[in-house]
Amino acid sequence: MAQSSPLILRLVAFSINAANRAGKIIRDVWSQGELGIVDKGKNDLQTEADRSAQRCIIASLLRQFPNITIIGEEGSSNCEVPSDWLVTESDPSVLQLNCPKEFESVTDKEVVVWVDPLDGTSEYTQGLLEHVTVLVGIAVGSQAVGGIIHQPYYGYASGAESLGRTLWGIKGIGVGGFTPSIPPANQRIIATTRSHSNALAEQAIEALKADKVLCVGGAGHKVLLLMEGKAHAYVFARDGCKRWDTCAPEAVLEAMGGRLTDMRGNQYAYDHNTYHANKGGVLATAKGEDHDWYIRNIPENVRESLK
Ligand SMILES: O=P(O)(O)O[C@H]1[C@H](O)[C@@H](O)[C@H](OP(=O)(O)O)[C@@H](O)[C@H]1O
Ligand SMILES: [Mg+2]
Ligand SMILES: [Mg+2]
Ligand SMILES: [Mg+2]
Repeated sequence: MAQSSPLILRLVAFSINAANRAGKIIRDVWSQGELGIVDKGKNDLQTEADRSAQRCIIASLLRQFPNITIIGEEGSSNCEVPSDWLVTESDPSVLQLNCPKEFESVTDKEVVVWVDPLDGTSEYTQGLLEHVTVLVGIAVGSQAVGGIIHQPYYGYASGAESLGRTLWGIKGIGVGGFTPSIPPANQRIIATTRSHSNALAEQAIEALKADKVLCVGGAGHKVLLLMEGKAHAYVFARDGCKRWDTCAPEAVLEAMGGRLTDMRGNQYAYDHNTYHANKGGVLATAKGEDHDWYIRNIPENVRESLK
């Protein structure tokens, strides 16, 4: 790895390859058919793919960056992994980028990497494979700065021979791995949960008078719909989402001009002392300038209940 590149670029470049490797593990577990499903709580599944993908990403990252803080959804994991899970190379194109001045001298101690090794676990167990993503978010201080969103099953629906793609973004630089699209003008398409709704979450969706509501799985997948111009906003007016669900999507979305906050418009903090639960819900918009409209139109009782 080019040690001369700033840390933030080295982390993103390396995490792109680590997320790709984790995606292959997710496909392998699925095709072997032994999912090893455990329910961690209520409607909160974990599979062998979640566990193995996390071990791959964390063991690989720790070999290269032993002094950073890493927080993974599946808790502390055994870092003894098969040698072919250990990623050693980085994406060379990201290492060549010009780093924004403010991130040039970021040190290990300021960095927290938030890992969601498999986002959309419930959908994975149901065979809704295109809802699955691998999320690696890189925070500096309390700010989400870099993000990697890997889709292990990109191309599955169209029968592509080779599956998967990896999107990334860095604030102040931009995005890569895909071409951003703007959602259609004069329409309001909202993405929301398909499996974790409640009365307040429904009230928020109703108040926004959408032309279309897309009920889909995965926090990463919902933000992807905004990035691809398929939805204008992602609205989830309840608790349940966690920092590892939003760190990477927030960084990529904001690097292309969108916004991700709680339902009151406050940004989540991603430093190592922060809470893990996104208790204020999730509001993400493809065009950041639309964000305030959504906040104003969310009923006050909903906003008040999500403090
Ligand atoms: O990584 P997992 O546990 O699959 O992440 C969850 C999110 O925490 C949860 O918010 C999402 O809920 P909805 O799809 O109901 O919005 C869930 O899909 C998973 O992404
Ligand atoms: Mg989970
Ligand atoms: Mg998740
Ligand atoms: Mg997960």
